[in-house]
Amino acid sequence: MHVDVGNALAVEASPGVPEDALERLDDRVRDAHEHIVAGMTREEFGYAALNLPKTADPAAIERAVEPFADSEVLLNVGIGGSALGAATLVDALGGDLDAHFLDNVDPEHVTALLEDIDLSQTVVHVVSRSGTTAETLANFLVVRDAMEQAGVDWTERTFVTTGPEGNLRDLADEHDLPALDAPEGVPGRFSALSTVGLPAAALAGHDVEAILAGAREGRAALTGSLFDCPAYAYGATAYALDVRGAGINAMMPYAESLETFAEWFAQLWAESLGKDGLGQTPARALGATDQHSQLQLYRAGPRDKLVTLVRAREREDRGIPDTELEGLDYLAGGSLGDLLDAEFEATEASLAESGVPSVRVEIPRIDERSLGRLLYDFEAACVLAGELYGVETFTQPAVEWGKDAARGLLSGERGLPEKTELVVE
Ligand SMILES: O=P(O)(O)OC[C@H]1O[C@](O)(CO)[C@@H](O)[C@@H]1O
Repeated sequence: MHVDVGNALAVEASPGVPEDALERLDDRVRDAHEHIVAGMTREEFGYAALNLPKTADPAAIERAVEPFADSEVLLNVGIGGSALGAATLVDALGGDLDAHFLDNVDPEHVTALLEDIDLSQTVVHVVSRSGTTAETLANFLVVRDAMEQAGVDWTERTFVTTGPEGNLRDLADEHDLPALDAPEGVPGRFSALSTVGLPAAALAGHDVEAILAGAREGRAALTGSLFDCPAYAYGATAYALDVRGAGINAMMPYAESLETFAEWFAQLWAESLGKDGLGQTPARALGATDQHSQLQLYRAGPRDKLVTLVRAREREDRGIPDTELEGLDYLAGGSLGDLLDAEFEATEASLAESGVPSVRVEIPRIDERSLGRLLYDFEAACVLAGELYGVETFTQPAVEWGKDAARGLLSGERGLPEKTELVVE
């Protein structure tokens, strides 16, 4: 992927990063890179994610999905990193598979979905690294019941990806379900390029090996300097802007098929960096659509934002027909792609003209290799940013309080745990 930070420099933007500051920051990037490589070498928790291009086993994934290759529908039951990597790949790469990502417990949505799909033609992939996530297990129990009601043998149409212990592992063992192992030492939000995110892509007919080849390119590009490593350039610049006041990062891909990528980025960035009072808030946006929505705030609102503009350099195009409509001759004879590119560049210029920092990220096209590289590079950018912030990049303790309290509310046990008492109050 190509990263251009020119419009984030202090000569262009405020907040902006002075070039001499970027030079000094590169010394810290080099030290951080050494720490990252040491963590990767030791397969340390979290850093192991950056080894996935080497440790992921495409053949095992292909074998696991082969029995379900005739399925018309995929129901991926998982939440957070157990959904978003797979959804990003499938939404970006398309294909004939009717893929649904059940990653919430909205009863109306679940009921409508289960009534809409043919469960006899559906493969269910239940994904949970811990194997205990309430939303995932609740949804699985509902899906299993719906399959039984429909006279479908759920054990014939379900496979799981999970860790070594937990309810999901027990279920797989009890019913002899095909089970893939969640990658050891890899937090969910970093597991797109593994048995967590890749089965959905394989079921959709995409080339898992090509996705991993792109990720391997990203691994090879991890030099020790932000000046020749796109991932580090992005992670270091986003960090440098945050500490100078750009506390919000609007991820704005100019492709409908990358909208879910912005959602995946939001979890990766927020759950990894949001610690100890630090962290940059990801905002999900979409170009060109949000030029008619959030751009007003980005350009004329508080000077607290970085806008990350992402596009593919090549794409299929579609011509705009000639028109008799007055004043639209600037469109006639052109194409929707021309218009999208013009809007991308005009938005970038508009932000620069107003001094709002932006970073341009370009990938060659939206295919397996480019997606594998994009996901890997943003994971590496996030790991680097975590080193620069000095936070625990790979944990997410702040999400546990609410989980415990919710369980307490539901269990209704007397003498509710203190947290639940607080919720009840
Ligand atoms: O894969 P699991 O263990 O079900 O976790 C799902 C998601 O929940 C979290 O653990 C947060 O609660 C995320 O980090 C993770 O991606």
